[in-house]
Amino acid sequence: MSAQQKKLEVLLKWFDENKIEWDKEALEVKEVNGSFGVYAKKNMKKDKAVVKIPKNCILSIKTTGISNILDEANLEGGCPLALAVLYEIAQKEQSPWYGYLQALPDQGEDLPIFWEEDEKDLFNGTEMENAVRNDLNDLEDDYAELIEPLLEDYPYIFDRGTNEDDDPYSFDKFIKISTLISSRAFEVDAFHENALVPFADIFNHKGEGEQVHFETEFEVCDSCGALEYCEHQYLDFLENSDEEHSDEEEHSDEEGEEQGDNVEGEWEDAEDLSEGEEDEMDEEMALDTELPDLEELEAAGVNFWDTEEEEDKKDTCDMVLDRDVKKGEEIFNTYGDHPNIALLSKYGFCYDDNKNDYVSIGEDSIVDCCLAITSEILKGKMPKASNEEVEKAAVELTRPRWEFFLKNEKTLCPSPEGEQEEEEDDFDNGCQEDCCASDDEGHGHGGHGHGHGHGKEGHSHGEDADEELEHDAEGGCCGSGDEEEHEHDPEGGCCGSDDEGEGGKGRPYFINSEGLFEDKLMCLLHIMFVGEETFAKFAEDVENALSYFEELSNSQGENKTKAVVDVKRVIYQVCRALCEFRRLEYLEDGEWKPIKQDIEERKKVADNSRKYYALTCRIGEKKIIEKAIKYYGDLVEEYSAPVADKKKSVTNKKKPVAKKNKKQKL
Ligand SMILES: C[S@@+](CC[C@H](N)C(=O)[O-])C[C@H]1O[C@@H](n2cnc3c(N)ncnc32)[C@H](O)[C@@H]1O
Repeated sequence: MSAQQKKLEVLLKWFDENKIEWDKEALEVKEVNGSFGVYAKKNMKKDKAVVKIPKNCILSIKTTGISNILDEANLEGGCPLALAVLYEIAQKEQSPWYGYLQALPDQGEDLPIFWEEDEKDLFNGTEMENAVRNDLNDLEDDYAELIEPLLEDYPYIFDRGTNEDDDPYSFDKFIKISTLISSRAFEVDAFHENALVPFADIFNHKGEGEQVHFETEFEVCDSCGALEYCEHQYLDFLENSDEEHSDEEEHSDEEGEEQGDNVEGEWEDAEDLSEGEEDEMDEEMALDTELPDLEELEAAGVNFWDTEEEEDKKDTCDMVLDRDVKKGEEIFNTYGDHPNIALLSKYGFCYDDNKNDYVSIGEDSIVDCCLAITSEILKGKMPKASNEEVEKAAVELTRPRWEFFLKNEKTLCPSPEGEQEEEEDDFDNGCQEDCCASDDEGHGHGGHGHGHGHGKEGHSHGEDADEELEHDAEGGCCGSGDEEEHEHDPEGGCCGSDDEGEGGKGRPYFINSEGLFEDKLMCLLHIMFVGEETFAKFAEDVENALSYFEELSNSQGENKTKAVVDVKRVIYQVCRALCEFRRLEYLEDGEWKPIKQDIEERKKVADNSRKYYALTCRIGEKKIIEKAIKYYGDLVEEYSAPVADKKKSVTNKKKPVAKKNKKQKL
């Protein structure tokens, strides 16, 4: 029997001892190439809960033997769970989770933060380049600032052994465990938070068409984990009603004073009470506070009587089938809609043609490109002007437009409901967060919620805009924008936001896996290149801009005046130029290596090796760049044809449409 098989045997026994319910006739936990996965032993129907894990056997900051220390320390992020796991591992057979912990991968997950520098160089030019350099520093800081002080405070709890190798709490071990938390933990509930959930964490990931999902009751008491009414809710209720009470009293005191009541007099009377009377009154007051009126409790939403709802609540974490499953199939969970850069950073793997992939374009490139194209246009209109004068005019023309966009961005491009939080928490800025110690939300796997709000959403490029492109060479728009908040870039960049992306490229905008620019960027480009009159209307009232974009998105390419075609041609030129500029970052020794060559090179290395994954990331992004260059290049050509031919050529051409279209189609 292999070492992995032995581990599996111990693990399965541990599941039984800990009352994890699963149908052994229906499921099999198998080891394939050193890694575990869950397989169907028979056909099964959708909605079946195939595994039920009692919450008392999950490993969380509340269930660990050092929960009191962690409670007191009140650490943020993934560190407390990492310390809890290290502590439990150090207890060996004494830990209630011994059988579970012994089956975790010994070396943790091989995340890119552990790669050698020359291996990290494989990411040069890709979205991963910055992410891979930040994470280890973050972990070092966490360890030094959060973990080490605790280890020192409780030397009798955390036995560090006699040397580094013996030390169960060394930095080396901490980062390994952090990778396991990053790749396995689930956001369980308000009490346990991010935790290791045995058995649930054996299901591997599938990007689409997963068969199972994680289900549990999140809304529990955050002090004790109770599903039902508990003393903490009761105390909370009292506290709140006390506050309300004292607010009311304060209010009535004020009223009393205002009305000239003799409030003091009343207290004087109370002071006159005999001891017995005082006790009686105290008791009455105590009863009043300790046993609030039931009607009041019910009005506050406390549910004493309706047991139906309570019965539905479960104190288990369940793995529930999303679809019918066939005998022999591996049963996959999904860890979320992650691009390859997130999958590789948090789970140590990635795959081809990931539809969540994206390529970002820095704001600075966009500013430069808009200025360059605006200068080109102005040169034609200012033949006698020097280059300097033209550049100055371009800055003056561009600046108020950029400012208008920044000021009105939320109105013009609102995030779909519920996406805001995700956007802030994801890989927008090149994964600058601590991937291995996150406590963010998730899709089932709650420890790792790197959804991506950008790039994956496309737009179908409506073909219309009833507006002219007439940049005013004299810079007629200047001064119409709101100049309060944004500074001019001395290099001629227009008031970039202060939200600098990694590597000083400014805030990123995204190209999705189909090679389409996100709507926000298309909106910005329209603002940059619509005619002077149109922009003046935008500046007058943002509603005018909203109507413009709505019309643009609704017209579906039916209305094609010369002016519209001119605006679009310029915009598509900018898009193509931006892609070409971004493409330069993927050059190796000054050359663009064809994707085919990357694929051949990948065939020479072991599947799932570091180089294999780095090349997979690279190939995915290069495909996006190629698609985008082709797409916008074709559009430039189409929109460069004489206007008379336009209707035919534009309407006949079938364009790729991103699956999830946002409202605006530009
Ligand atoms: C939650 S665990 C899944 C169980 C894991 N296979 C085991 O042996 O314990 C997540 C890890 O499994 C591996 N994994 C999951 N899905 C995968 C996939 N589709 N391709 C490659 N590796 C995968 C990765 O190493 C990932 O970090």
